[in-house]
Amino acid sequence: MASVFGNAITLSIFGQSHSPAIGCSLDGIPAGIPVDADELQRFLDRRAPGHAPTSTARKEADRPEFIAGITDGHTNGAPIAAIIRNTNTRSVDYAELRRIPRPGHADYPARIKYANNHDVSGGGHFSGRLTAPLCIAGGIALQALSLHGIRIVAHIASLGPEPVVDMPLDPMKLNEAQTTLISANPLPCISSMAASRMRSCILEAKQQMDSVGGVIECAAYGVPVGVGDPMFDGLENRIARIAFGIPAVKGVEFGAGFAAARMHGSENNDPYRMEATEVRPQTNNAGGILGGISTGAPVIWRMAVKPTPSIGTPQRSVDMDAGADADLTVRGRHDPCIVPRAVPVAEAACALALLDAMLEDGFRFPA
Ligand SMILES: Cc1cc2nc3c(=O)[nH]c(=O)nc-3n(C[C@H](O)[C@H](O)[C@H](O)COP(=O)(O)O)c2cc1C
Ligand SMILES: C=C(O[C@@H]1CC(C(=O)O)=C[C@@H](OP(=O)(O)O)[C@H]1O)C(=O)O
Repeated sequence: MASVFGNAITLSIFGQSHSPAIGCSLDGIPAGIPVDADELQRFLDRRAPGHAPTSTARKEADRPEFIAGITDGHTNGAPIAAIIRNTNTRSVDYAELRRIPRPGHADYPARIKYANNHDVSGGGHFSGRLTAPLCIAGGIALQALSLHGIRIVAHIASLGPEPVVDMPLDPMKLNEAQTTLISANPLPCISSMAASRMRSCILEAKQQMDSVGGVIECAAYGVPVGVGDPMFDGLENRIARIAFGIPAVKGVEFGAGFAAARMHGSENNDPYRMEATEVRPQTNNAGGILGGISTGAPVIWRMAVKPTPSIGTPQRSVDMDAGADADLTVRGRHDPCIVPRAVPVAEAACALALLDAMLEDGFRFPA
């Protein structure tokens, strides 16, 4: 297994859900970028497990320990390395799953690919827990991008059967009122009414030993025009590559996305106008990206997160040792819904993809 991302940066994520620690190394980050440890911790806290009834009961502090790359509150130019210790593991819950794979989790293909040598406990290296080190790297990337005035915001656009909230993130400019609304809700959603329905929907699924999925919308504001490349290293490619690295993400779309396929060109094209001396797209169906390159409009994208595979309802599976059908009731602690904790993970993924592209394009950090 190799879990590596980036062209100008190299992010490598290591560890398993129940190994002594998980962590990341992050190479290619320039020297002199201030890293505010308190801000980074607040960011990690938004993802950390065990702090809400809508989350898994596994409680982890998710405090990063920096081993290298940061001195006196700034990057020192050396590769960054950090770990988070796993403190609340309960591997007994997983004993049966090596034999009887969970439908929807990676147990079955992993057993075949790694000839049954893989770590099953807590989902091993496939676990959503590995998004904690992704958030360490992403948290540093967010702080680096802020030096160029870039702000990244995500929220829950829909959850389970809850329709898409009728107030999407502002596609044209950072809207501080919206970011306040998002952070005011225990579930990060612009609409407080929708947030409370979403919460009930998760708790209802939890009570029924089931799970729900949803869609996260993410916007990067202040991205300058001209970042990215055509064809294979476009901004869309980079964001999609890292977003699909987030366990349970099954779809990614940009701007109008799949809805663009149902529009006429006259409707979908974003017209231009001069604003003072600047060219400005007047709408943003492109999600701020044309030809893989940023247009100067906000980069807007969404990711579809599937319902958590580990559910308490009995499911049909097979006993791999006996070669026979078997029924499975998954035990242990699981998120009844992954979506709320994946919101900061979307922001982290977006920040890393943007930082990678900007460094490759010669943008200087610090600005
Ligand atoms: C933050 C986060 C938390 C997750 N929590 C769980 C969980 O508690 N139980 C579970 O079965 N899957 C959980 N997952 C999803 C699985 O790790 C994922 O579905 C599995 O590795 C298979 O990968 P795939 O769905 O991308 O194909 C979580 C994912 C994320 C991002
Ligand atoms: C611990 C986290 O999520 C875990 C993700 C996960 C999975 O299969 O993805 C399975 C569960 O692990 P455990 O059985 O050890 O409680 C979750 O708790 C985390 O995100 O930090």
